[in-house]
Amino acid sequence: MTLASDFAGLPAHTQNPAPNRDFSRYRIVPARYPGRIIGTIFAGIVIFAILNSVLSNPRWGWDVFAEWFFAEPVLAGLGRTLLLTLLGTVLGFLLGTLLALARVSGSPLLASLSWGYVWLFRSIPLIVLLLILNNLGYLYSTIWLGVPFTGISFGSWQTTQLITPFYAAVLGLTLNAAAFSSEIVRGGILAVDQGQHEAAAALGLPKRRQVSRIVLPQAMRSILPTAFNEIISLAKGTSQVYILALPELFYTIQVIYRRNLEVIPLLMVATVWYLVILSVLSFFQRHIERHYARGALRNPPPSVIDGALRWLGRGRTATAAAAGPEPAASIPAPAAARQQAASLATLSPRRGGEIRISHVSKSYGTLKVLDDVSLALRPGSVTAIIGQSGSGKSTLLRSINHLERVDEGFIAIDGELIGYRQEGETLYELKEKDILKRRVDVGMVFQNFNLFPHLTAIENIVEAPVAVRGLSREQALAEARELLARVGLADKAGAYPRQLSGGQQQRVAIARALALKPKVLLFDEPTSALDPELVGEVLDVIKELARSGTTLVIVTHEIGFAREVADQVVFMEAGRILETGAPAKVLGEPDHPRTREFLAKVL
Ligand SMILES: Nc1ncnc2c1ncn2[C@@H]1O[C@H](COP(=O)(O)OP(=O)(O)OP(=O)(O)O)[C@@H](O)[C@H]1O
Repeated sequence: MTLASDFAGLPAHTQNPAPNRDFSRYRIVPARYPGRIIGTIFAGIVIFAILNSVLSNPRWGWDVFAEWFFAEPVLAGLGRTLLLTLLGTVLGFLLGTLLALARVSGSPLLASLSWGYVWLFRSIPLIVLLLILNNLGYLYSTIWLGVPFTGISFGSWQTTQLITPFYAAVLGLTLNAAAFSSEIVRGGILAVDQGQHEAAAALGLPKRRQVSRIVLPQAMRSILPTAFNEIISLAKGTSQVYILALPELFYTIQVIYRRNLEVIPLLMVATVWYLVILSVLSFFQRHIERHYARGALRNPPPSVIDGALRWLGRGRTATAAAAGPEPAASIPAPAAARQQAASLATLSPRRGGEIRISHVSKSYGTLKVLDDVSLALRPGSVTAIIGQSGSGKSTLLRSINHLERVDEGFIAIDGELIGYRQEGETLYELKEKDILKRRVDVGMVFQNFNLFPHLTAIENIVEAPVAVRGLSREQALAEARELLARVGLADKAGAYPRQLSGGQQQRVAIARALALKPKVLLFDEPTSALDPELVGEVLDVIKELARSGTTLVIVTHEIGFAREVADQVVFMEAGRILETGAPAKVLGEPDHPRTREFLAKVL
């Protein structure tokens, strides 16, 4: 029996399981979960029983509670608790962030000082610290400010007058919070991917901007949940300052119930006020976490307000909310005709730089990764570096913009040494700040794109021109729009990297590198993280760049592409250049047997 004849006796609508029917008119029955319904009813009964017992038992003293809840001394104590929490949080996290940055700074002295601080203040119980600070006047009767051993004095104060119980409390809470928050911030910084640090450095962003715009905003996602735990502990920890007889909320409550002996109702007053504080903090936590989650999720859930508006049927759509802010919306889009006419070539006004690599060597431990490498690249030329995995291609490329420091030899772009300043016969090693400035001439595109996930496509592009080239934001946005149009992504300006395909992300990364108008553009296997069908779109963009006059150096496994666009192909093995020359020669008739062997494997 054939399949057709199997269906022959069935009614017409069952013969074809999905004919062109209009399902929109069908009634939809939501899935039912009896277990959840039973659980909800059970929880409701338990909550009702507890509330009933709490409200009907006169010993809870709700009338006394109502009498004292808004009483003036209680509100004054609450105000002090809030002030102490605020000051402890702000000052503690400020000091904690500085300590965390010192710890990861790479300076052994700063790192040790930071470690020592955290070790000391995490060890001392808060109550002990508060008592020591309150008794500082016994140890030092006056506090003096001046330059030691010179007799220069700016003033001196009585310690007991300067460090009142309130200031002792603020100081104690700050010192204690700083020790814990420093570790929280450090944990967040360590959680940021190494590629993000490298991408920021490769764009030449000043160190401070790297931290404030790239590292800390991303670190915030890991920092916030634990930071709010710390703030909540601090809010409750303020109750320990009762030891200094400072009338904050808990101390005030104690004073009152010792007088009127209504212990439980007054403890409930304190409890409910602490609940209010924590609820407000949780509300802020939710919103701040949402803010720093920008770009972290492909489809972020709508905010409470968005959700409510959508529920009411007049809100923004989920996609619009997910796409996030459209920072360039106010910038007029360039005329479509102009977009068509111009090309990437016209957007790279700076002619290419000449690269000279001279006897460069580099080792990791005992492994020599670059071994006496010398190479000259003409301005505006396109060089493809090929070779087996581990042959040192990426290390050579990264050495060109000083992401790797070479052990021997020199690299120069247009006669200027990378990493050094020449004065006569002396070479002075450049400081990090000066190296970052020179990176403006060298753009880099990474294998894994390394876009900043918390910034939209256009924000990724404008970051460096504003910070490094000093462009106004409006001008940088206009240029970025134009660049996005050139790489075929005019409509993706407001999308976060996670909302883009791999090929689109890499094209944004190319636009980001081009925004600095570099003389030299380095590509580190720009297509190897892409699905085969996305490789073409990225290679097309690079091909167009190859005619722009910018010097391109491309580490690639795409031999066909190298043959098509490169002026020069370099074959590397075990840290050495075995062969270099025109693509037709190196790829067609290689001299070296190892090149022939490699090509036979990959072609
Ligand atoms: N930071 C590092 N510490 C120790 N060894 C390293 C480090 N970076 C690279 N290496 C080693 O140096 C060698 C060269 O690495 P490199 O990344 O330059 O190779 P490659 O030719 O680009 O390889 P691939 O094509 O797989 O990316 C490899 O053996 C690698 O394991």
